[in-house]
Amino acid sequence: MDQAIETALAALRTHRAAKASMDMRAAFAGDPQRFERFSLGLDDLTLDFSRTAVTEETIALLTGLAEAAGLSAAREAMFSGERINGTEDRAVLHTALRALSGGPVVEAGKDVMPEVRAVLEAMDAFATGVRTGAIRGATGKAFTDVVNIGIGGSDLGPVMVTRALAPFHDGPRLHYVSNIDGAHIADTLAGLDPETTLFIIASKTFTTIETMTNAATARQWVADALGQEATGDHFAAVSTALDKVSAFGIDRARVFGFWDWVGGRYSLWGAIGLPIMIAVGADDFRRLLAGAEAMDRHFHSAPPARNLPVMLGLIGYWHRVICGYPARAVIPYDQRLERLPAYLQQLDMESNGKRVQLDGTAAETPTGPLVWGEPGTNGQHAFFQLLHQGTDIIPVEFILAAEGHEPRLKHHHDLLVANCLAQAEALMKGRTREEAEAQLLAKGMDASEAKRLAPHRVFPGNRPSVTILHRRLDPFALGRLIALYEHRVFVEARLYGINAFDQWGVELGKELATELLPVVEGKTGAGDRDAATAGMIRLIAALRGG
Ligand SMILES: O=P(O)(O)OC[C@H]1O[C@](O)(CO)[C@@H](O)[C@@H]1O
Repeated sequence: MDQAIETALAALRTHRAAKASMDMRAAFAGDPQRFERFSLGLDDLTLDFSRTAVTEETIALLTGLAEAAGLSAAREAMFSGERINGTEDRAVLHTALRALSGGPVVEAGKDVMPEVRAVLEAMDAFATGVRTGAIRGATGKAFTDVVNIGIGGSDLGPVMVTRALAPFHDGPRLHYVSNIDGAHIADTLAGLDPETTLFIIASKTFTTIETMTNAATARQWVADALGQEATGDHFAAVSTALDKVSAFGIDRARVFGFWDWVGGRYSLWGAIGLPIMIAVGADDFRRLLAGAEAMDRHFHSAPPARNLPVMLGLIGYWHRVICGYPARAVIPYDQRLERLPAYLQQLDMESNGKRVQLDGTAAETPTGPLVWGEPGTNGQHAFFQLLHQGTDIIPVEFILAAEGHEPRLKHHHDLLVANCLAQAEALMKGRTREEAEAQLLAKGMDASEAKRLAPHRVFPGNRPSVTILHRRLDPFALGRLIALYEHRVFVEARLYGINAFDQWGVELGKELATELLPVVEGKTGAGDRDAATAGMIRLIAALRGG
């Protein structure tokens, strides 16, 4: 580990040891300005980290660590198209996909923006054609349903955004098929009419077995209903592998490209966003990009202590590495963000779930935490018990909009807001044994019974949470929120010293699945596979009556 980083880390650990017993309740009581001093704003967006056990000294030490780790230079390297993904020798330029109001973005000596704009225009023309009915199926009917077939980054972003932007959805119905499990495509196609269904095959590599298998099934479904020659009218593709798309038989005019400098989990901003554009239209899609671009500009230029993604990353690092918390929960108090936790699981865990540093040596600190969550208030009635009274401390990130989209249901939104604020307050304040006992006595319970039951009603409190508040979940706000999380992952990766842009950890399972398929099919024997795999193969064959 670099000497400057080691020193900064040691200082943080010493500081934590001295502050381990910091009581947030006392910190709030002693500082009426704590909320103002430990929250940051960007237009209508607020990042409140006042309910974490940090002081100004903590923030100074964390920003010192970021400096020692070369965060500013690394950020510059990303925005300027350097090949920072060293294990794949690639630039990382998803920010170029939304840099529509800026100047050139140069990768390998070439401005990529003309191509970015050209793809966006082509998407616009196609999406508009589908939405207006100018582009139709083989029998002349307009498309009522669009099925996106893709997985991972070719699915999670568009699924999450389509759901989030439901109030803006005025195009055909959208469906997403990702799983290799035939149940997924079977259940999706069951309700659809081949004459009015368009498929988008989304795969960066166009080799992913799940997507290729589902695509072949979809093509057969159209061919069976309308004839082989009709299939061309019912398919479009999104990929970086244009030759492979042609081999599948999709017309070049219906293929929307992107580039190897866009990672799968960072790709919703370009052609992978085609289903989003079909759902909400090109104008709202551009508003989504504009929101992300606004966050990019802020991340690129704001000083660390005023920079929202930097601060969210520093707080994440503080909890993961310095406090040793193994997980974080992301709880959107917004039903339409129900797929955000799943999206963030790929973004964060595929990026930062690494055990070696950039140079291949073992990571010297813990790296990315387990990320999970569900929308509030549903989560409250499921796992919040553990967040409040479990033996592990799990920092929570609440996401909240001041306004909903249903003015007539404002009383619902008021309840939603009250619940979100109440959970953050409960995690922080807790309830002492004395308070618990007094509450039971006040209800008329006798003293010995109150004593017996009080321990079960104690909340330790002092549990950290961050709250992200914006005015309303619209395309701009959503783009800005996603970009906030993208850059936070970048910040944390830099502090861990790892490459956030490869994903070798998904390969081994894929290779073994390929080897095991003929064994499962009964074409070859289990050979010298381990006894557990061989045993399961035998059982599966027996259960199938083989
Ligand atoms: O878009 P593709 O190439 O089909 O890949 C899908 C997903 O598979 C992965 O490579 C591994 O899960 C992801 O990074 C990617 O988003």
